[in-house]
Amino acid sequence: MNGTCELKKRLLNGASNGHAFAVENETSNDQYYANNNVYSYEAVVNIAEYLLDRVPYRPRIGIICGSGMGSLAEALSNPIKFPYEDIPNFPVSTVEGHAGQLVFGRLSGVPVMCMQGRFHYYEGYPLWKCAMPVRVMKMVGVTHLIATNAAGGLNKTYKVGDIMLVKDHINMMGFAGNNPLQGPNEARFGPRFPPMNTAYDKQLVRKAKEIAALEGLGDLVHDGVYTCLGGPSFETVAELKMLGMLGVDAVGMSTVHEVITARHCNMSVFAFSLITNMCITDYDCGDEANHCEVLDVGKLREADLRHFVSKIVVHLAHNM
Ligand SMILES: O=P(O)(O)O[C@H]1O[C@H](CO)[C@@H](O)[C@H]1O
Ligand code: HPA
Repeated sequence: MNGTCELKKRLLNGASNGHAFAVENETSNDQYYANNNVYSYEAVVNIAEYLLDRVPYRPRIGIICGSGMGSLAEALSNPIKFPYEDIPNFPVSTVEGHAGQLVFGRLSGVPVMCMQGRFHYYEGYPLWKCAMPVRVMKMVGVTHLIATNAAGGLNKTYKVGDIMLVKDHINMMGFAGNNPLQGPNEARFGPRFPPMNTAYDKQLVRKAKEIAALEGLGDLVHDGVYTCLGGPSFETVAELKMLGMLGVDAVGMSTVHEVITARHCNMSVFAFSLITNMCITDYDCGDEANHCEVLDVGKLREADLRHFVSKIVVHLAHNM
């Protein structure tokens, strides 16, 4: 462990990619953090320090692997792996298809940090806890987040195996007052009221479409609106019909809380959904959504997704 000055320098560097936020509410928040078992700024810093002490570089790109998409992390060269249970104060993954480790390494030569396994609300974690690793990424020095997920396709023009670039989301859980930024604002991460109308980097969505076309994946790629429900039950026909009327193109149980947390601390966000199943909006259809199918489609698209993500990572590395 290096001295305190070095620690501050590293953390300031890590947090200096965005606005210089005023340090406010520092002490008044402490009581809330203690009473509610919330991660304080310092607790996130400690986790970042644990990682920085063991990784000889600072990736600027963070990747979150969706269900069945953990093989993205397996494409990294010279991986340095941190099982979640070994990282002090880290939650653990409980869902099949989420290995449960942070992996640092190089993707096509570019240093990245991957969450091979994310946290979902239905696992019993509050949203702030599900999204806490995004803040760790920020403290490590990540400026660009790539969030991937498996989702049900609601847009009838989609097919299983397609890729939907997320251009916007509907924060359904937020409508019910559940948001990862709930509680006192930690101004060292970001502002009390962060805007979300520019949540997804528009230019990157455009570029990703170009990349997909160049790489022969153009026919698979759409852009659309994602929504996250609490899960773990899949949706009823009536719920899906309602979501369709609201303009949702793909339905999942993740990502939105991560994106909100990333935008709060001024990270640039790119996200996509692998359409692993088509949402059932017909009462006469005997099929049922299931997690095995979700994992199987992830496996089927493994090579394409690795290729696609590595091209995006290279593009980002040349344009940050
Ligand atoms: O969003 P990810 O983690 O990719 O996983 C999706 O797949 C699972 C359901 O099969 C849910 O967890 C849903 O959110
Ligand atoms: N609904 C919700 N989450 C999902 C689905 C779905 O159909 N597919 C994969 N994750």
